[in-house]
Amino acid sequence: MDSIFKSVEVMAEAMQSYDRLWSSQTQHRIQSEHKMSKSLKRLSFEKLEEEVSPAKRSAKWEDRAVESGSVETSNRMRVYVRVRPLSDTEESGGAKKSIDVIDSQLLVFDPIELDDNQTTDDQYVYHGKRYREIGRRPNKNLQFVFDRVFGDSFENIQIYEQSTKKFVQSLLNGYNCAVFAYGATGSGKTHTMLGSQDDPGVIFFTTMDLFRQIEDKCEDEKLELSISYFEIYNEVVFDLLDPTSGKALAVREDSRRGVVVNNLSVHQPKDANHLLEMLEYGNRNRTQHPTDANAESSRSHAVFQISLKKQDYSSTQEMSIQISKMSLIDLAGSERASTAYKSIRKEVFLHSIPHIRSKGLQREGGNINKSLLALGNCITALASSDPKKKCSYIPYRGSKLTLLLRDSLGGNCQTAMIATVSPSGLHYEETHNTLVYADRAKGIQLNLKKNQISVGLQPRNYNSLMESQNRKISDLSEQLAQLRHENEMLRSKIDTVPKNAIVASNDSISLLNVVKNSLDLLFEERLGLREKLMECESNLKKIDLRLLFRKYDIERHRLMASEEYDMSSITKSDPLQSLYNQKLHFSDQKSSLDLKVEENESKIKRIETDLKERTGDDDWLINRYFIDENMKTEFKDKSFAEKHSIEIAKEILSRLDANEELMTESVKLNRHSYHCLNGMGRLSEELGNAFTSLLRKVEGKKSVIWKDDISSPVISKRREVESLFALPTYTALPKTPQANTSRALVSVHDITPYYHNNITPEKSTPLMTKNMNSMRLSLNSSVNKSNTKVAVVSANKRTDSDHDCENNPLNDTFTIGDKRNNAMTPSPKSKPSTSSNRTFSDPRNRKSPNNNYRNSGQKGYNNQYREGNGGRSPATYKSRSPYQYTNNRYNNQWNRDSSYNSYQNNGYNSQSSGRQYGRSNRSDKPYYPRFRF
Ligand SMILES: Nc1ncnc2c1ncn2[C@@H]1O[C@H](COP(=O)(O)OP(=O)(O)OP(=O)(O)O)[C@@H](O)[C@H]1O
Repeated sequence: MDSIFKSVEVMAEAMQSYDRLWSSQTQHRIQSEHKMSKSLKRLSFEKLEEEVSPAKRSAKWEDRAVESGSVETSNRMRVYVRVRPLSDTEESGGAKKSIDVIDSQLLVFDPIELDDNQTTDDQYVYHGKRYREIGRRPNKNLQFVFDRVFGDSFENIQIYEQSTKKFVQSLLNGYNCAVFAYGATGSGKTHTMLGSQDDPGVIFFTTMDLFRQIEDKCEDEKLELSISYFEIYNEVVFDLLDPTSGKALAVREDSRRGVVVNNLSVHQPKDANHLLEMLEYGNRNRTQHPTDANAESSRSHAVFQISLKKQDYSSTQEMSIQISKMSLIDLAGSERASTAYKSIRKEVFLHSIPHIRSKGLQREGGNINKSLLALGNCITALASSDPKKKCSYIPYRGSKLTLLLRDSLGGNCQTAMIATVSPSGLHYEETHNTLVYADRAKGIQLNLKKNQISVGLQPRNYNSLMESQNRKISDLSEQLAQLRHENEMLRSKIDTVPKNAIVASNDSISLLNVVKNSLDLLFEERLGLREKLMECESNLKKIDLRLLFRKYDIERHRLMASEEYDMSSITKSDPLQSLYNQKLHFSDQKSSLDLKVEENESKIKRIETDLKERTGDDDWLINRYFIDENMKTEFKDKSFAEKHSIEIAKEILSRLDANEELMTESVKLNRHSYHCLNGMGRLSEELGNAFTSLLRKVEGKKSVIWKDDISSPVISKRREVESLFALPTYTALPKTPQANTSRALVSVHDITPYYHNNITPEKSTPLMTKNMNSMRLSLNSSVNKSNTKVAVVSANKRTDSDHDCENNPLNDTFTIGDKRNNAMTPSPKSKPSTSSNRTFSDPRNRKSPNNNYRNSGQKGYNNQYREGNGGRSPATYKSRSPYQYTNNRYNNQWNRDSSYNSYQNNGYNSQSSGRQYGRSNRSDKPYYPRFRF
């Protein structure tokens, strides 16, 4: 029985909860149906969908596009509406709400409210029929769609994130931007733009964001930020950051910079806090008076401007400068003078405030209205004008405000308007006017373009660039000194460990792995650094090539125009100037990379020396490891050198094309002149001979040039060009240690005491041990196969032209032995072993590809550069490798090695591609690709 009672109780409980659920659901459904029907009736959605949806859809699409980054900028003015919460006075006044925010883009002004009889405010029911109340204003029930509607629950930070944040990135990308708050007095413009200490506004968040982005900028960029802050009060411009002058500033139109305020103070804040202090200071200087609607009403239009200058050095072609400006504007209240000054007039009357003051206040209101009316006129004209027709007249000159906002409104500026409104019916007219204004502004089309110019640096800017570079260098030097100190400390620790403390133990392999890991990291770093360095060198070579071409152009110009090229007339757009600047930039970059490479090499060298001190010089495994790593480096360097050669060749080929065109034109002109003169019988014998010689050359007849005739312009020109193929870093490869193949057994020494002190053992893992063992096994097997002999090759260099002239069948000129049989310059064929003597003893031959750059720094263009650089050498191309050895030796040594053979099989044969882009196997000099010059 008990169990039956219990189950009945449970059933009853279940039924009760089911009932409760059902009734709450029904209630909920009834409520939502009621709400639905109410809002459906109120909004007459069918019509609304027809009218509003296309605009809404397009606005949404644009939002999505901007978010996804597919559209960088919108060419339409963005309009946002912010509805502030009711103030205490408005709430206690009990006036009806004039705004209903429907969703994030739609609001209804003066909505129709239905009462219980389902009639609107202006209707009444009589005998079951609806009648309009005569004398009652019908509800406007106007629907407005904007880019975003912010209801009264939105905070300033949210407004910033959804309206202005994207402009910060645009500013950094070189676009002008403007955000202005428009609305009736007391509607929340100042609250939105400036905010307060506890609730900062859009300007605060913008500046903070901007500084954050500036801090994150990359190394190749230089950003300069400056600000100014002014107000337009009574049609007069005052500097808010320099109020002591008390001067009214003139507004002037500049053909280059647009509309500018004369003598406006410009400040460069140190950091975000400094900037905010300035902003606060400016705000304190702003003109404010109490009005009916706002106890702290701003009676002026305040314009806060941030200018950003961005210099980008990342391109090898040219330096780009972007100058962009962001204006954040808090307009004065847009209201009727009668509304704002009602109580002030009363005060004037009661307290006998001097007549002149009351006049001043009236004039203030009049001027605010004048400028806002002018703004309205501009908005109307812009919204109705066709952006494609440039001639439509916009009355910007109607007021100072519109003149200053000219760029922001219809020009090259991304602009957003934040229209602020009060939801209270007390401000019915002002709110309606604001919404109509804002709605019109939506139609304004903007004309956006990036404010970027590509220029070279002016000499006067060298100082600032030098300063920043010097700062970087001193930072790096400090870091270097610190690292050196740390190294010294570590070394002293190492030295305390007895060298004979090496005893075999189980830990040895894993510890060796730890060392290997550190070395792996260092070698990886070396690969990256060398690549960067070679890229830098490659850029410098390309610049040298362009400078050389430019030199030829200038020479041609001199020959053609019979006048000297005026170097003093070089402008910033002259390619020569731009090339110098790039050279300066890359030279500095190279110096800092040189230091890093040197540091990395010395670290590797130190570990290598320490290891060898403890394991002996002939430890095959360790030697082998270093050889492999060096080989990897060389392989990568080789690939880069090849890429560089191709790029240089491309530049030369494009020059060749241009020369070809020029030649054809010249030949035509010569022929014409020759026939004219000949026809007239005025051809002199000298001219006739010159023409015949030219004809021979055109026909391709070859003339003889002695190969050691270094005074020959053909040889010297060729050398100049050839030297650009070689990269200094590539030609000074690190030394690969020799593998001792005579040792059959691989011994692993215990280095426990030393490494226990210095490296954390946790880093070693069984996997690493396994790797090390497998590496050892594979190397062992390759040792058995190989029979390495080290070939000793002279480290001395031959001159570049020797080899090239002997082998290049495409040359226009033949190079024949030593014309004068000079003892200092013997033929390499007859005396190969002394070729080095010739190279180093003959002063004419000292200009090898590697020191070519350094030598050329003594005169000509480089002299100019040195002057600009304060006499500093542009780049010290001396080899920084701690191991001085020759590449050829390396090749010979590894030619027989099995793993090197695999490279050969993959098409990197030292005889084929190695000879093409790297070095010849026969001598130590670089071998260059053959091209017709
Ligand atoms: N979104 C909001 N949330 C809370 N308070 C607000 C908001 N907007 C405005 N207020 C308050 O309303 C009052 C008037 O605002 P504010 O001074 O920003 O108006 P305004 O449009 O700048 O007026 P004026 O043109 O006269 O300078 C201030 O006390 C402000 O704190």
